[in-house]
Amino acid sequence: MELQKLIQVLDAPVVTGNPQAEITGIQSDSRRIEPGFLFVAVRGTAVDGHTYIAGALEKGAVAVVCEEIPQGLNDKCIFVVVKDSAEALGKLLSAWYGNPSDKLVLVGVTGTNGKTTIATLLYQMFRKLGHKAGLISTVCNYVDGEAIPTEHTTPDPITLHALIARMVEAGCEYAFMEVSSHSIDQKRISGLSFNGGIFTNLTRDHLDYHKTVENYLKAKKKFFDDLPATAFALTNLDDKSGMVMLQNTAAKKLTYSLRTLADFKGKILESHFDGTELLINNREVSVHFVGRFNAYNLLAVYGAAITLGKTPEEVLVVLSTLHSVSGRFETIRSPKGYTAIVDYAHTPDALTNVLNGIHEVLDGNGRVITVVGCGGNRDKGKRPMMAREAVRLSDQVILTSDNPRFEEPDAIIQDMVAGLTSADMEKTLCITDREQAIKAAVKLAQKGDVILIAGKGHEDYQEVKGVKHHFDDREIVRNLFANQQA
Ligand SMILES: CC(=O)N[C@H]1[C@@H](OP(=O)(O)OP(=O)(O)OC[C@H]2O[C@@H](n3ccc(=O)[nH]c3=O)[C@H](O)[C@@H]2O)O[C@H](CO)[C@@H](O)[C@@H]1O[C@H](C)C(=O)N[C@@H](C)C(=O)N[C@H](CCC(=O)O)C(=O)O
Ligand SMILES: Nc1ncnc2c1ncn2[C@@H]1O[C@H](COP(=O)(O)OP(=O)(O)OP(=O)(O)O)[C@@H](O)[C@H]1O
Ligand SMILES: N[C@H](CCC[C@H](N)C(=O)O)C(=O)O
Ligand SMILES: [Mg+2]
Repeated sequence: MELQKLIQVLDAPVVTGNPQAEITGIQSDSRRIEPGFLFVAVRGTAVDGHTYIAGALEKGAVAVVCEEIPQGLNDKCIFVVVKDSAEALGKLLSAWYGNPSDKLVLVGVTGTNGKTTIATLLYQMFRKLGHKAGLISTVCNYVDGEAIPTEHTTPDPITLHALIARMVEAGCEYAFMEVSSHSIDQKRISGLSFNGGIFTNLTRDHLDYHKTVENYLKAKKKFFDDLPATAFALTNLDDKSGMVMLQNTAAKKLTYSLRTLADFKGKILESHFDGTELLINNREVSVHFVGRFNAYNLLAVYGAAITLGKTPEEVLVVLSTLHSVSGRFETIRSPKGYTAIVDYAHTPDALTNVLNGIHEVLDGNGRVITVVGCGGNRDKGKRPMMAREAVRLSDQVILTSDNPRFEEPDAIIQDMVAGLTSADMEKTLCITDREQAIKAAVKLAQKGDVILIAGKGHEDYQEVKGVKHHFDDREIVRNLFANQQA
């Protein structure tokens, strides 16, 4: 594609050299430049892409988009100077692929917890309703039926635009995606045109990155601020940040709630371990999901589907057939009559919600044994809070390792222990080896009890010092249960 044509999408770019050059690809990583490419120099969190411009030119880049031309390189190639390279990158990629996000209905889901669940259920629902659809999520990306493994909740812009282009090529009419706060802050979603945005909730997470809750909130809000008037913005009225998200949006404002009057109003009629009876806008539905937090997720799914033009009847029929998302409240029954639940709760709020969900069903019958750890190189402030919540809502707690990354597992456990009193410690064990911790929980459990294994959900690895070792909570539980007799 001709550079001249490509850069038409940018706001007031200043160009040096002749922009009639042909571009063979766009790349923001100098290591991946091929001859004829356009290099976009982005200021990152670790390094500044501007320092790699010379390297990109050596590898054959013919043009560079940047915020500042490095000294001495002025005449070495065509420079396109912009105010914000990260924003420019997304716009250029969208133009490169022929604006694929304009060719399907794109809905983004943001918030601290519930993104994967809502995006995945919407994807499953629209496929069940006979449409081709795509999914971009923490667990896995999908181009209709084709699974594409992922490392991120919201991929980098190059992967993201290529993925949406593939969805369009495959005939997808809808795409549902998780929009993480990191991706909003880093403008990974620039150049995408959204038809709708959904807000779940905002509680503590990622303060290692955003530093303050206020910055974290601002990042989430920016997603709604940037939605066009043609889109819808569906928010959780029961979350204290719910309405804040919609303050400055041009999109059509819609709400869901379990407490007050809203566009999509729900009520829990009855809950048990196999599911919940719900009332949604005065219609009864039986679902295979447990916990109040999942009632919120289902309300959001219902609200989005109705807003996208589906009828209440067809949406409720499909809703009643959907099952829990991989690693989210996944129940495994022991022949001995107790239940293990593997869940991705990795924030204090998620842990509280999952444990409350378990208590709603147990209703005082049976004990709760919780196995939980916290990830390394992530928000340290949540560690003592998670330990406290686990102890407050469990009969027995085993603190263990999650993904230690580059930290010492025992030091992370000590950060968790710091949140506990000596009375709390009486019902707490620390077993660093996660497999041994799960084994200990299984030994302690008796008929009617619940073992909650929290933090890793669908993850099939444990990340230690940059290496991912195979590790799957569910596999360990299933193997232990397979050797049991009733
Ligand atoms: C802290 C963080 O979010 N970092 C993300 C960020 O990288 P960065 O800003 O650190 O990039 P950088 O290393 O500083 O490099 C800056 C620029 O120089 C370029 N470069 C760099 C080196 C070189 O030799 N040549 C070169 O051109 C890079 O390609 C980049 O364009 O942008 C990259 C591309 O988009 C991401 O892959 C990377 O994710 C890192 C690996 C990460 O772990 N991120 C996590 C925290 C994350 O994003 N998580 C969220 C939410 C999780 C959840 O709650 O679900 C997610 O969306 O996954
Ligand atoms: N609506 C909700 N409110 C509070 N907690 C929830 C909600 N939905 C799910 N959870 C809890 O949070 C965990 C993660 O859920 P999910 O994967 O759907 O969230 P997410 O927002 O995608 O998380 P991530 O930021 O890691 O991508 C679940 O395992 C459950 O414990
Ligand atoms: N995707 C999130 C959740 C991580 C879950 C937990 N298992 C951990 O490793 O901290 C993150 O990267 O912060
Ligand atoms: Mg997710």
